[in-house]
Amino acid sequence: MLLIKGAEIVNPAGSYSGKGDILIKEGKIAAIGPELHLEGVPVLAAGGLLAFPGLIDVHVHLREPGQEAKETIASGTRAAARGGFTAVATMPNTSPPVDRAILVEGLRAKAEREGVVRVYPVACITKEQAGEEITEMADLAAAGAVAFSDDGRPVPSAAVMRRALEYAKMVGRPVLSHCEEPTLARGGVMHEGYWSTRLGLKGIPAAAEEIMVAREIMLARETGCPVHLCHLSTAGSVELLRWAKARGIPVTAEVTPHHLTLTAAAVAGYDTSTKVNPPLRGEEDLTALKQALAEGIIDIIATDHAPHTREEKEQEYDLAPFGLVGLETALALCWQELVGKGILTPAQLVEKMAVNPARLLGIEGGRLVEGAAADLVLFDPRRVETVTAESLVSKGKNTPFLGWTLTGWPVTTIVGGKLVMQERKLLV
Ligand SMILES: NC(=O)N[C@@H](CC(=O)O)C(=O)O
Ligand SMILES: [Zn+2]
Ligand SMILES: [Zn+2]
Repeated sequence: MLLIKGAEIVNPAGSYSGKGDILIKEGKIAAIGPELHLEGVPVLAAGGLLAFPGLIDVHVHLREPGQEAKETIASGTRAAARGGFTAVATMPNTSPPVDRAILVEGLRAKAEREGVVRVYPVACITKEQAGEEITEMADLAAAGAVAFSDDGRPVPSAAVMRRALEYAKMVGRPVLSHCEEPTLARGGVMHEGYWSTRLGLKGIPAAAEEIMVAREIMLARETGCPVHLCHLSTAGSVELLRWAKARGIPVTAEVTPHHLTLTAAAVAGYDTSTKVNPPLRGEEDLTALKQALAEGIIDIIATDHAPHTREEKEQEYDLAPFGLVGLETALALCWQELVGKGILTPAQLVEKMAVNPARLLGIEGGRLVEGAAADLVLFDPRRVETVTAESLVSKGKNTPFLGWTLTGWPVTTIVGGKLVMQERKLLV
């Protein structure tokens, strides 16, 4: 038993919000309300802290199986816990890719043993992510896949994607689409625009994303299958999404903290941790993405946590792999840059990072209510910390936010009633 006392509870989809207490018993929330009086129960004093339902990241690369030098279930879920996440969905672009039921089962078993937070596997849309043959979606869903994605690459053929959506709809799982038109993106390493010209790097135009966003919207409309658009990065994508939602087409979308806070100008020092897919875009894109979040056109903030080894990232900009780590900085960044700047309210931030993610994946969580699993995070809005490579527990140190001093950090993470992080320190 544990009684969390005096927190400001931010719980837009739950039963109680406001200053109050939360009683945890046998891994579940036993009571939540303005003031709970109990004798002999250990108390966690949370005055001055905010309590959120545990954050859920719908887009994480844990790199197992096969790429354990980049990250493991153990290291990646520890990073998640330290970032205030109590659940993550893990992408299937591993080696081998998660395209068979046995691999989903293996992942779940390993996560059960070694994971610090809940792990929900996403399985491939196509076998070996080759874009040709659709996976055995019914078997994968039965084994526990919560969604399908070929993330890391697009599904180039519209005909294959259309059939995939028909099957996914039958098995009742969403498809998470990495929107990238391959012939336009080929060879590009950053956003196509002023900075790519100035730095002499090959660009990836905004249209590479937008063409595929438009395609997925049309296919969602035709098949009725829910399509979720990963890591949106351009103002044009936002316009298309706005158009689709106005028509009731079943599409949702996510944006990453880095696409909300950095532009292509960050590439100027050739720091390869700024090399990410989709690339960091322009100022107008950031403005449109933030506006869309505030309006509810973009539903979710997801990290796209993509760890790589130091050796892989310490190459010429052209050769380094795409991706950056985000689990440990996402909440602090979003708090400072979105809530702190009046773009989102704390309740809206919780919607984007917990409520809507649970809804998308059809999983428990995202709300603090009696009887629900006790997955929650305590957040200190006044805590100031500087991001350093040494402070990160992820194996990946590839983040462009090294050296940033941020205000507002998660201080305690509880998964199923168990304290996994306290005072910024992992307990497991
Ligand atoms: N985002 C990235 O730049 N990289 C991701 C793949 C992806 O999310 O498309 C990775 O797996 O490294
Ligand atoms: Zn992707
Ligand atoms: Zn990804």
